[in-house]
Parts: sequence; structure tokens; C-alpha cells
Amino acid sequence: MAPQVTCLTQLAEENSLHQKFIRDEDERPKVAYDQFSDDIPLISLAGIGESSSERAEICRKIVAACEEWGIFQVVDHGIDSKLIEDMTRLAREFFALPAEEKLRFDMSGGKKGGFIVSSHLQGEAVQDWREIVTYFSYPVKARDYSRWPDKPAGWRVVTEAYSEQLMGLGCKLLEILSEAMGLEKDALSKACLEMDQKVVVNFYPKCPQPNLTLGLKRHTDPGTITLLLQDQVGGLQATRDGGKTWITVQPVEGAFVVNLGDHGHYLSNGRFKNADHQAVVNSNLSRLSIATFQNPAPNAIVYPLKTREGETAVMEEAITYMEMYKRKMSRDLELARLKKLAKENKEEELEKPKLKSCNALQQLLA
Ligand SMILES: O=C(O)CCC(=O)C(=O)O
Ligand SMILES: [Fe+2]
Repeated sequence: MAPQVTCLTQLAEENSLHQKFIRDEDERPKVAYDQFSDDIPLISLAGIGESSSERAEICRKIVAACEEWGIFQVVDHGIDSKLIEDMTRLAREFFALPAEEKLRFDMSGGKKGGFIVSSHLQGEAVQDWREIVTYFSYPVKARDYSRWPDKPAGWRVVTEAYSEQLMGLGCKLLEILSEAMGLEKDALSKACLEMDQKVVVNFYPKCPQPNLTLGLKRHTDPGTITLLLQDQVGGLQATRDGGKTWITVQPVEGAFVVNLGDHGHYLSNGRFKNADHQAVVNSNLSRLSIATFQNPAPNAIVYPLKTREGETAVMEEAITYMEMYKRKMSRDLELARLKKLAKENKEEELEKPKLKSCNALQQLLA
């Protein structure tokens, strides 16, 4: 039997956008996908290993970027370029598979890992214009290979190697941030207990009406640090003024975009920003990005590791990461609910005068 779910790749062929992807006006893209900005710092990690003045300079740049944006790009990061190439190629091949192949790994119904068409926040009607395939790669003992795609050939070998190298890079960056906070090198990693890693491969097909929708709704990542590999199309956007102005991050060949999540933000007592970001789409080209989330273990404690002189803690109480995540989700849901309510009320208000004039018309005609 033909699958019930239509993949976005199929919807992309239509002339107009399906209603379920249409965002409210205030959420729609304000800046074009290819109107690039180089405001986000681009930092070379060459020389990071040495205990030299070079390392100190790199650390200074990273810390400044985290304080200002919570997001930066790194090159000379030591991740094997052949691995990046293979990972990108396999990811593209996965999304090019027929819908029924991808849907063999359908994640709906609460499965941990697999494929999903047009993700959306629970309880929210509008969907994102993206397909994803995701797998949980750390801790190793928790890997459920039955939820990892078995096609295209080579997926498992390449993704495992990719995960391992990215775990290394993530930890290296956390060492720098720990030192910057005046703590032991391994303080942030230790605070994660056994670090989790989740990889989400995002595929954004060409979109018939990209100005009405988003590839991925505005959000902050919940975890400690995220390493994003993006192709050269462009679409990742960041804001540092609560969404008033946006910039499109300039894609840089072979670079990783690094951003801090909520956990990193809280542990630094708000000193390092949790980057507010989103992804926009376009009608010319499909786009691929691979997000590697370095997260704490579910039972890790979320609380500032250190408060600087004169600072009070940004959190009232210490909670587990699981609890932090639950609270974030219910806050997002509540916001979506209130927004929907406000919209309905507004529509009702708009209906009233119409109704009045309608009554008046009837009286006139009577
Ligand atoms: O695709 C992108 O540029 C952004 C992806 C992202 O923010 C995410 O997966 O959390
Ligand atoms: Fe994100």
C-alpha cells in the first residue's frame, strides 16, 4: 500500500504552499536566505593544542563570541575533511531515497530516532518545512541501531566515525569555556555526567512560497553546545535582540557553526548566551545541515557552576536536565497556546464590526 504520509520532497513540486506550513506574519522571514552577514565571528582553531599565546588568543575570541552572540564558526577544527564529505554525501543520498524507504524509519509514535516529515512543536498547528533523520549516538551503550537507517550503504560506519570526532571537538570547546570561567578544564564536561550526543540531519527541500514559512522555527537549543555543518546554500539565521533583527550566517566551506544551548547558558550563569536562531528556506535550492547536539545526561544537575562577584544565580533552584527540558517544552506549548488564543480573539474582534454592518444592512433592507 502507498504510504499515507507525503514527504516534503513531493510537496515541493506543488505551486503553492500547503496551509499547514504558513506562519503568522510576525514569525515569517525578515531577511533573505542568501543575504549573508559576516557578523558571526569566524575563528581558526589552528594552534589550539599548544599552551602558547596562540591558544590564549583563540580562547579570547571564543569567549567574546559566546558572550556577545552565543554563536560562532570554527575552521581548522581537526575534523577529517573526507569524513565531512562522506557524511554530507550519505545524508543527501538518504533524503533522495523513495518515500517508503525513508518511512521505514518513521519516528512518529514516540520512537527514539529515525525519520520525520515536517517536524513541529507538540500542540502547535504550523509545521516546519524540513525533513529530518536523527540518531542517538552517545552514550555508546545506549545506541539502538534498529533506529539508525540501514541505507544508503556505509551509513553506520561513516556516522559512527563522524560522531566520535565531533564528540572530541565538542569537548575541546567546552574545555576552553571551562577555563574562561576560571574552572578546571573538565568542569563543563563533568557537569554533563556522561555526555549525550544526538545527531539531527536536516533536509530543507526547495519551497514554493518560502516567504510564508520557516524551515525551522525560532528556538534556542536545549543542550550544552551544538556543532552544525551546513552546505553552501545558506538559511541559518541568528538574532541577538529578541527577534527584532536577524542575520543570515555566511556559509563557510568546511566550517562548523558552534552555538551554545540553554544548559551552557545556565552553567555559565548567563554569561554565555544561548543563541536564538532559526532556518529559512528558498525556492531555488534544497539545503542540508547536520546538527550534532552535545547534551548533558538526563539526570545531570543544571545550576550555575560559578557566579562572578556581584552576580546572583540566574536560576532559583538546581534541577535535573530532564526537568529543565520538560519546563522548556511546557513553556513553549503555553506560549503557542496563548498565541493561538490571542489570534482567535483578534479574529473575533474583526468579525464583530462585520456582523454589525451586516445587521445594519438587514435593517435597511427590511
Ligand atoms: O539548519 C540549520 O541551519 C539550523 C538547524 C538547527 O538549528 C537545529 O537543528 O537545531
Ligand atoms: Fe538549533
